[in-house]
Amino acid sequence: MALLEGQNLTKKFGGIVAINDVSFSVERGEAIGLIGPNGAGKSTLFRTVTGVHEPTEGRVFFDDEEITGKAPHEICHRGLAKTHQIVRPFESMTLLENVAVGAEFGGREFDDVRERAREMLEFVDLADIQYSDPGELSVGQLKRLEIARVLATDPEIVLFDEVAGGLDPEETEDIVDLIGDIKDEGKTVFLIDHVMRALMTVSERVMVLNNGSLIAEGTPDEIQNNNEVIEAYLGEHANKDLSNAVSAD
Ligand SMILES: Nc1ncnc2c1ncn2[C@@H]1O[C@H](COP(=O)(O)OP(=O)(O)OP(=O)(O)O)[C@@H](O)[C@H]1O
Repeated sequence: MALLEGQNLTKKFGGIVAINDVSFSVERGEAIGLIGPNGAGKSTLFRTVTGVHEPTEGRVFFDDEEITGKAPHEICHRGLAKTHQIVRPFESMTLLENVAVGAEFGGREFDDVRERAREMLEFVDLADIQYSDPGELSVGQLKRLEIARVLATDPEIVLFDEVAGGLDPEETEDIVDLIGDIKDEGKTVFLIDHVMRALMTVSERVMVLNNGSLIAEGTPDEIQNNNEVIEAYLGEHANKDLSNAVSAD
């Protein structure tokens, strides 16, 4: 059975149908990307899976158990964690303390939470500044701090919500490498990103949402040549086709 599965998920906000009868599955060890024009429902799908929103209809399964309607901390405790699009570290704490909070929050048992936090900072290449404050970090470093906080919870699957957003090309390349390392460690990776080059590099399979519905699924190559996907992006990018959008990022 899939590690993560959504069955016929619908989420409505009043009259807005943010996601509409979406079914998907993510296999253990897979790297899967989720794309779609602005407002397509990507973040809502992630929030529905991680317990921030309860679905209006449908069910979510993780590791053979139903998690529909469970609280976010309980879902995180089970091994499903998500990075935040906007990184908000605790400003009055050092990087080490911030990541230690992640380790505590995950609810897993560690002999030494600070040691666990230190290892995660090493993994994201921030160990040499572990006693700095988050206020001193660049955007790229902040994203890596967020990844360390999430990894400290010891997840089986990591959902990355626009982790490459706002990064320069060098920082983007570093994040792509880091996500590759996370996958090599045996984690399952599920990511949303508008930075197409990063997403297409990392993902083995890509799903496409448009107006709340899943319109395509396939390899990065198949998706970049899928007419329905190109049309969905034409609506957003006026004169650009998807491959231009890819190279523009
Ligand atoms: N909490 C909410 N309350 C009301 N409407 C919402 C809420 N969250 C999302 N929506 C609406 O649901 C739709 C899907 O939004 P969502 O943020 O999931 O799209 P997205 O694909 O992540 O977009 P983007 O790429 O711009 O982040 C939009 O119409 C949005 O305005």
